[in-house]
Amino acid sequence: MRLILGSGSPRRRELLAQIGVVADDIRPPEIDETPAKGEQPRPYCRRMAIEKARAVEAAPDEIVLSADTTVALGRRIYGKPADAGEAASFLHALSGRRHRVVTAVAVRLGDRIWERDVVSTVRMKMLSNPEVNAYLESGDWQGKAGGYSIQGPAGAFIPWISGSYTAIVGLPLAETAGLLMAAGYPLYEHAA
Ligand SMILES: Cc1cn([C@H]2C[C@H](O)[C@@H](COP(=O)(O)OP(=O)(O)OP(=O)(O)O)O2)c(=O)[nH]c1=O
Repeated sequence: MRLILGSGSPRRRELLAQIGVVADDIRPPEIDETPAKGEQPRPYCRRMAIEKARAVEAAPDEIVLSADTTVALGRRIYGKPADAGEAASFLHALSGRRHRVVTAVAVRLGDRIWERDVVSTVRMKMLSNPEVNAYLESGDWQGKAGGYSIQGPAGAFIPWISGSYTAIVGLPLAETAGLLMAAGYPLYEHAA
């Protein structure tokens, strides 16, 4: 049984490697990530993960794994910032507050889809202008939901989380392992 990683995110590839899973192929999905009018963060994130899994071409016996990570401040959805200016405005909005990070995972085999989503809470300390500017200069914000990554230099801005660290980075490993096994992927069978 072949596994297709329907994600171009290097974080997701590394997180899978952490549980010994190496995809047979990587096929990054191309979808429109614009939220619908009035769409709430969690349903939006779920919809994105499922649309990504469906957008990836795969044979009937290939398992596709896709995911989406969305930062939510109240009802507001913060995706990947378009430029440094947008990253700066996200960071100023998140500064000194708690926000949620939603990660949804979708596993597809043919027409069948298994989905799980995980909501974590992240507290970001009050950020000074020098902190924001140094972080923007690092370039680490690029391609990251909410304009930061906990596993990068912005880890120094996060004194507290509640939830799943691996979900915040981009792929909740406990839920992902469960989904892969549900779809028939032989995750631990070699050890049986
Ligand atoms: C909040 C946060 C997000 N991120 C990253 C994970 C995701 O790669 C990215 C959110 O964008 P996504 O749209 O979820 O994923 P992607 O565009 O990187 O990859 P693909 O759609 O091909 O799977 O933000 C971190 O790496 N660390 C963090 O702390």
